[in-house]
Amino acid sequence: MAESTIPGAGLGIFTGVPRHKDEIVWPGDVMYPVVDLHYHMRVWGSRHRWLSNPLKDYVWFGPEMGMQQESSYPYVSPEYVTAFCPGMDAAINCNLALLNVEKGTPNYETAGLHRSKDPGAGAFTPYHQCETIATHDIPAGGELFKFYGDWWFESRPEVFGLIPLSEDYYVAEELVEAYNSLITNMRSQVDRWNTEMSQDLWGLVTNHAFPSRTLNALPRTLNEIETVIQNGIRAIYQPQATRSIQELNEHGRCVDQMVIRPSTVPQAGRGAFARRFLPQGSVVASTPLMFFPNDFLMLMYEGAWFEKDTQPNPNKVEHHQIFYNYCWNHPESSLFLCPYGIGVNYINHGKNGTAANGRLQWAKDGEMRHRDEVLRSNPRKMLNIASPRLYMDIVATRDIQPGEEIFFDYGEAWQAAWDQHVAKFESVKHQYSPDFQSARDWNVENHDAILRTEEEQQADPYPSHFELKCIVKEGPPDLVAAIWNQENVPAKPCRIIGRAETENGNMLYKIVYKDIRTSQDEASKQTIRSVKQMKWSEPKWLHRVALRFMDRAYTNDLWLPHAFRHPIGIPDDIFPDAWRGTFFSSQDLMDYYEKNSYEYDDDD
Ligand SMILES: C[S@@+](CC[C@H](N)C(=O)[O-])C[C@H]1O[C@@H](n2cnc3c(N)ncnc32)[C@H](O)[C@@H]1O
Repeated sequence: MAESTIPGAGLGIFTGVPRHKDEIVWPGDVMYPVVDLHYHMRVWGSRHRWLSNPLKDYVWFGPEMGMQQESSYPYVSPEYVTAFCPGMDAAINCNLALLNVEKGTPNYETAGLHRSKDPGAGAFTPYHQCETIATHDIPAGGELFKFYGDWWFESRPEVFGLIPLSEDYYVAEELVEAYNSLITNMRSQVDRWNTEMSQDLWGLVTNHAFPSRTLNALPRTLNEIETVIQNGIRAIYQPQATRSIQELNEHGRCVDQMVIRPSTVPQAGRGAFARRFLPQGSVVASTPLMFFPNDFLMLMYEGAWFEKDTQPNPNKVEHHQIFYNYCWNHPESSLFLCPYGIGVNYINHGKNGTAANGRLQWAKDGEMRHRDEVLRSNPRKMLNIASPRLYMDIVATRDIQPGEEIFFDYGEAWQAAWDQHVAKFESVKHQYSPDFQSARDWNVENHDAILRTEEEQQADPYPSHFELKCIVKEGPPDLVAAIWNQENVPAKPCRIIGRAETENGNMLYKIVYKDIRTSQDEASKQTIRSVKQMKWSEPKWLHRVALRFMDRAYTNDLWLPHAFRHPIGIPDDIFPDAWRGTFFSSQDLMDYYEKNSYEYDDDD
């Protein structure tokens, strides 16, 4: 990680070794479902004025990350379930000329914990391992770039002006190819064709009177044209996006010191382990920090979570978003800092003096864009600053051997909260049957089991947390099966009203479904009311493979009422004195909210 090659883009990620197309560059960080943010944000303003999502630069449309079952209305506004991606994904910039990596979708995995016996169930995100994969060869020292979408640039004209969009580089490359064949042809026909004439001809193209994005993507000199002809248009931009290894070593941070595996700590889920020998005093991991005035984004209030037809109760916090467990704070202030360094969010708690082999330390002033000045200033000044330029290192407190798990101390308050949680769990665990099985797990074991019709279910119902979904698509079973593995599974709610066996022994199901739109674009056009009023379709026959159960919203381990939630403590000796005593009040947040909200109707 080092200063990006894009001016004004902050930090960026570089590769220290050459990467090849299709190589996995990083096996992936955690991902958090941010659920019903706008429902819970209603406590901060009117129902029809929504907070502009402060996480917006770091989130993806949740259903495309496999999170559609996290909200009751995943397809009403892309904001109802978003996938917040810290780590590599949050740190990679976008340079449309040199897109070279893309992200995969996360794995869903609960580390084998069961709600009837494990106090750690629901305490960490099940979504993780969201791979970063090279889409092109990348030279050593090259910055990584992924596609944010052309709209990201088009919607910020004051910052980016007429910068070329992804398509413009293809068109520019085609123009150069057309120009090259023209020149080759001319050379063969005109006796004394010379460089000046080539230059003039190219000038006719580039000195066009009307500015355009494509024009801005074109090479300027004959040398550059030659490079494009030989190696493609990326070759003329690559040098500006490459830093020397020496420069990266001197001014950047190595962020691949850790590998991710199941933790050695029972109940903790996954952990981060040393990839190589890490001597005492060296930087094990490091992270830029997002800044929030308090935990307002993480609070989930008592209310009609499922129906969303009444206002949440501002006086009763019922739960916390899972990313609360991954953010840092200090008892003498309401501030929250959320780390998004590579792998950092996997590091578990170990007490100082025993398990801890790392400690938190602010980066030096000027390093990694960190500014000491921020630590000395009043946090009120930072309210409207998205990126406050805070950077933290995790430094080895002793030699760490390859394969050892990395720990830092989350603080006494965290330890006390965890101990209390474990003790209390003994008195609540009897509420859960050891036979409880998520719909996800059930599907794996019962993928070809005969499903009961609605009539049969009256005598023998499925568990109440199961919700039947269908892929309503004509085509052979293989094609339908493949659709379940897509990023955005277009599954619709459905009911089984009949069943019949065909002559060749296949089982077909007669179903009705609700034709909810499932793409991001279409989702924003649906309202809760329109989805609620939607009629069931005419009956249709589907193969077994088109039907699956999903876990009903708010029934997976994350939403167990007692699931552990506690932020990580910032050590007292590094917490800035200037921040002590800063607590943002509701009124502060209402003011903040007024400045950062927009009109929106989700129900009309
Ligand atoms: C920052 S995350 C660490 C990564 C997490 N293990 C994962 O799999 O995503 C913090 C959460 O990990 C778990 N955890 C970390 N250290 C733990 C410990 N010593 N004992 C039990 N749980 C721990 C808790 O659920 C905690 O809320």
